[in-house]
Formats: sequence, C-alpha cells, structure tokens
Amino acid sequence: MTPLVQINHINKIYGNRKDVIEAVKDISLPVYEGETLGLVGESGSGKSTLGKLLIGLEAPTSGEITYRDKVLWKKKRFMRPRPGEIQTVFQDPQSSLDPRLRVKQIIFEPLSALPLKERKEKGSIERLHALVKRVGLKVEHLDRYPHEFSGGQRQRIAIARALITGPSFIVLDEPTSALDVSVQAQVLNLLKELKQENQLTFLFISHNMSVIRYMCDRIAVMYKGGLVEIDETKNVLNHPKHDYTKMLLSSMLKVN
Ligand SMILES: Nc1ncnc2c1ncn2[C@@H]1O[C@H](COP(=O)(O)OP(=O)(O)OP(=O)(O)O)[C@@H](O)[C@H]1O
Repeated sequence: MTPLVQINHINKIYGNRKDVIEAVKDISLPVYEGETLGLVGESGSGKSTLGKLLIGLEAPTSGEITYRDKVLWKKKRFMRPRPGEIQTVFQDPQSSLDPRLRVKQIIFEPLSALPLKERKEKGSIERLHALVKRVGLKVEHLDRYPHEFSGGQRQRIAIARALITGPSFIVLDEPTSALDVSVQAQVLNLLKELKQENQLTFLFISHNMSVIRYMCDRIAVMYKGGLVEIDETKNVLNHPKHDYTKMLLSSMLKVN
C-alpha cells in the first residue's frame, strides 16, 4: 500500500523555556491511501496536536511530514498540497460553525482557497444541492443559521463543508463525541459511506473504542505524546502488545 501521508520523527513542543510541554514526541507513521487510521489515547496524549500538524493549524518543532511524497511543512510554512485537498471535521459543530453565517455560506467557505475556475465548478448550485441531500439535509436548510439545527444536523453541515472542495484526506477529531448515541451511529454510517463513494482517507481521532473498532482499519495508540503501538484494528484490540494499550482498552471498554 502507498502512504498518502508519511510522518517522520515529528515533535511538537509548546511553551517557553520555563514551561515546556512536549505534546508530540518523535512520532513516525504512515497513513495509507484509502484507510481509516484511528488515533487513540487518553486526554492530553497529543492526538489533536498531531491532527493539527496534518491540517496546517500547528507547525512541528522538528521532523518531517510528507503528503503524496511532498513535504507539508517547510520552515514553519504549511505547503498546502492542493487547496482543499486536506479537510477536517471537529468535535463540536456548535463552536466550529460560524453562528453569523447561513448554512450555504458555511458550506461554501472552504472554496475561497480555490482558484477561480475550480471555485466556480465546485461551487455550482447543482453540486451544492446534491451534496446537502447526500449528507441528509434539505435544500431549504441552506438559508438557515446553525442554531436552528440539532447537533447531528450541525455535524452533517460540517461534513458537507469538508467535502465541498473534493478532498482526499480528512482529519476527523472526535466527530461524534458530542452527539447522542443513536445520532452518533447515523453520522458514523454516513462517514463510512462517503469515504467509499469519494475514495477518501481518514485520520479518525477518538477516545471511544467502540467507535474506533467500528470505523478504523488500523489503530495508532498515543501515550504522553509518543506512539506506543500501531497495527490493524483486530490485532490491537485482541492482542495489544503494549501495557499501556492493555490498560487503555480495559478502561475504555468499561465505559463503553
Ligand atoms: N496551544 C497549546 N498551547 C500549549 N499547550 C497545548 C496547546 N495545545 C495542546 N497543548 C498541550 O499539549 C498536550 C497534548 O494536547 P492534545 O490536545 O493534543 O491532547 P489530546 O490527546 O487531543 O487530548 P483530548 O483527548 O483531551 O483532546 C496537552 O498537555 C495539552 O495541554
């Protein structure tokens, strides 16, 4: 399999000389084209930080990330592969959707990064209508504001926004954690279907093992900023190698 993303010895340090937080410590891993790689670990283990390094929201302190063999970060600058190629869906659609914008404006937002010709093609009304219907919303929803929707519907808006540019890679950071269990299942199924239909690759961050088990081909386990284990989902779940993974699994399975 070809790695779409290759992370090589990545470190991310926050803070100043006195107060240093090593959020990500010497992580190396591939994300293969077409897979869903789950990223698990306790709160503060560095999952979101790693996700942010991949979408350009944080620059690594050292190390290298390549995307289709091209370096993503060069001297603290994010070298966007193709505008809109890498997208994200965050946990809380309440705070990630601008309350002052109508749904149509929210979904179209990422198109502003695209060249004019592509913006026109991707931003056609036919495409927009097909997309909102595909994510389970209605065309009349496009003129409404985020507060007029339920949590699940807001996450569908966030998914449409992520898809409008025609991405290949999506970082999903706890995309269903804020949702009720039944709504969570619907959104997870939608994500699975959309992944198939659009040949997407997912990095799926979650602390919920049932969700990870359902969604992911492989699992990477983070502990205190480092990577302790990475393998196929069934291997990590049935034969965890690292003591921390065993502990994490038993504590997670108790709450799930
Ligand atoms: N902008 C920041 N400035 C300083 N420290 C930060 C910043 N962002 C994250 N950290 C710290 O880096 C470490 C890793 O945080 P991160 O959010 O990546 O963990 P996480 O595994 O995603 O946790 P959670 O599951 O709670 O979201 C934590 O100690 C956190 O406090």
